[in-house]
Amino acid sequence: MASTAAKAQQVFRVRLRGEAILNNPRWNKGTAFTMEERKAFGLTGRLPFRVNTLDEQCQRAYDQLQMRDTPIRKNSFMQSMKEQNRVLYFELLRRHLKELIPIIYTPTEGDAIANYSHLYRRSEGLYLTFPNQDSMEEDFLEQVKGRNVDLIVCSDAEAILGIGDQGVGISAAKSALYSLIAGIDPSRTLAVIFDVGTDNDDIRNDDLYGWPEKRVRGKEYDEFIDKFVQLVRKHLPHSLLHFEDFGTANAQRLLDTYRDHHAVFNDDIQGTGAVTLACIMAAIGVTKTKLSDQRFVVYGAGSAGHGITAQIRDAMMTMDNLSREEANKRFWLLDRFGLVKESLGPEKIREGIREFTRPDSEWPDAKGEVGLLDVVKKVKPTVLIGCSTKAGAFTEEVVKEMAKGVDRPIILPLSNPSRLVEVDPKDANQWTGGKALMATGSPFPATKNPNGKDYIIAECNNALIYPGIGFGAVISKARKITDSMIIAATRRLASLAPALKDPDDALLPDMADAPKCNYEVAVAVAEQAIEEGIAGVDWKKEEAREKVREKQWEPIYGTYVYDPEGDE
Ligand SMILES: NC(=O)C1=CN([C@@H]2O[C@H](COP(=O)(O)OP(=O)(O)OC[C@H]3O[C@@H](n4cnc5c(N)ncnc54)[C@H](O)[C@@H]3O)[C@@H](O)[C@H]2O)C=CC1
Ligand SMILES: CC(=O)C(=O)O
Ligand SMILES: [Mg+2]
Repeated sequence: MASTAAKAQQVFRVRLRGEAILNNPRWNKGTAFTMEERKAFGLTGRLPFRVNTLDEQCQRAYDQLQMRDTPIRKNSFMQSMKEQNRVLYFELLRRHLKELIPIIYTPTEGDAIANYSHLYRRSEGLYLTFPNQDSMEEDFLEQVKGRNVDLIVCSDAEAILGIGDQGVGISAAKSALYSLIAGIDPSRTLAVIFDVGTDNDDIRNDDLYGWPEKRVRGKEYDEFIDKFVQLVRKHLPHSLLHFEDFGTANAQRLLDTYRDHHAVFNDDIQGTGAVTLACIMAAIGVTKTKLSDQRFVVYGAGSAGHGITAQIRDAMMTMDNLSREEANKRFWLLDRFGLVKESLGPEKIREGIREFTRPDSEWPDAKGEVGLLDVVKKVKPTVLIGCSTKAGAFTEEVVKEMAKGVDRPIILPLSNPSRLVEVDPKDANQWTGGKALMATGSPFPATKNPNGKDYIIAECNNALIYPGIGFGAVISKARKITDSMIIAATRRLASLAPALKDPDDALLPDMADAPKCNYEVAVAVAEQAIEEGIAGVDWKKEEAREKVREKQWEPIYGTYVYDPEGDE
């Protein structure tokens, strides 16, 4: 088994020399190149004399990071480090995980993406622009030929981290989390940016912005994406293709189109559905109720809202033996037009969520749209979930009304970034006299319960589960990602919830424990893939634990030997 110590003994044969190796983030060690390596790679005249350990480099980099006084400056600093020295970047993150995830991911990454064209320094990943599609295969092969790529993260940036259409962004950040949290080798990943225009006028009219056209839609859009997916299927048939932050109109459709033909995964739908179900399983462990006892009000019926609803509904069917129709009746979805009910008509209810439409007969007094407060009054939900990007939508009146109808209201305001949260958990805690069981999408500080104890706000973010789902699929060479693999992941994560040991504790494990949780998730997913017979490996389910550990990439330098025929 490849332990960390064994990985540190690895010898790499490298053919880059001098400036070329210093400028290559995969191979650059900076001042950590040993004297022997400096001689062999032509570096003695390029580096200060003292050879540093990775530990010393991390300390220096951390001190430099602290000189940056705002999250966005810290984000830029981290981005530069990623472009210079990959091992140092990931090791620094690993050491300060909880502090730095919000810098390289939500909420700060959202601001960085909104300023993409202004913060841009260096090429990263594969950039595919709509008008250049004739050279798509050539551009694709330029980056993947001769490489073993296990994971591709792609995005068209229409629904970025709660801040909507940003034209380009996110794939590289999501991909970095796979390496940081699950241990996918970053040199076996590819971040893909689809630049298919933007309907964000500010961005499109910015002189520094990429392809300044309105978003391509309809047949042309589908053909562009299909051209790409077919290239993946042809050249990287065993890879996992992760879709991130696509607009509501495309996300589910693309997932449905490709899920039986390749290992594809939509994080906003499936990852968010899985982590939220795990959170709810922990919460009902505290309230000692069943999933099918709950009444769910889901506010914001886009990719996340739909994914969460479908995931919980499926779980009710398998765990509590409900029929699909019976399970669907436990949900009240609200979107821009209020409650999703019959009289809204098909043009206001997207196809995917139609099966959750409430009958008008249930609302005999409603004149027009039915708002959240009215729904809460009538339905008396036990669970209220927010994925609307509507800051403050869970008002004091709504939260207090909910608390009247249930002893321990489960309130999950999941919208990112922090400023768009449907309710600040501190307020919800106060309005419910400390009774609410809560989790949010971005990190929030603990709040004080009336008994003086801290209540830790769990971070119900798909980063607690998607890296493990993806790694489990990659490690088992799964041909597709099935619903049962996602349920296996959910159950494993839920089993690790602190609230199951102490009902006053957090509903989900701390982000600092994300690597441990995702390790467990990856094992569960690989085991399930093998059990279902869709894995492409010859080892047994019982070996999954060891195999996942063995294949995990760790930020360690290893020893380099100069070889003109070597790796790079
Ligand atoms: N915690 C987590 O892991 C995740 C959180 N999210 C967050 O959830 C939010 C939604 O994300 P997606 O579903 O991907 O976006 P989306 O754009 O697909 O969905 C948003 C939905 O909210 C609806 N909406 C907008 N304003 C509304 C209002 N005033 N009242 C009711 N509904 C309204 C929209 O019509 C749309 O259907 C974002 O803030 C995102 O960052 C998304 C994925 C994961
Ligand atoms: C976390 C995430 O995937 C989102 O906010 O879109
Ligand atoms: Mg997302």
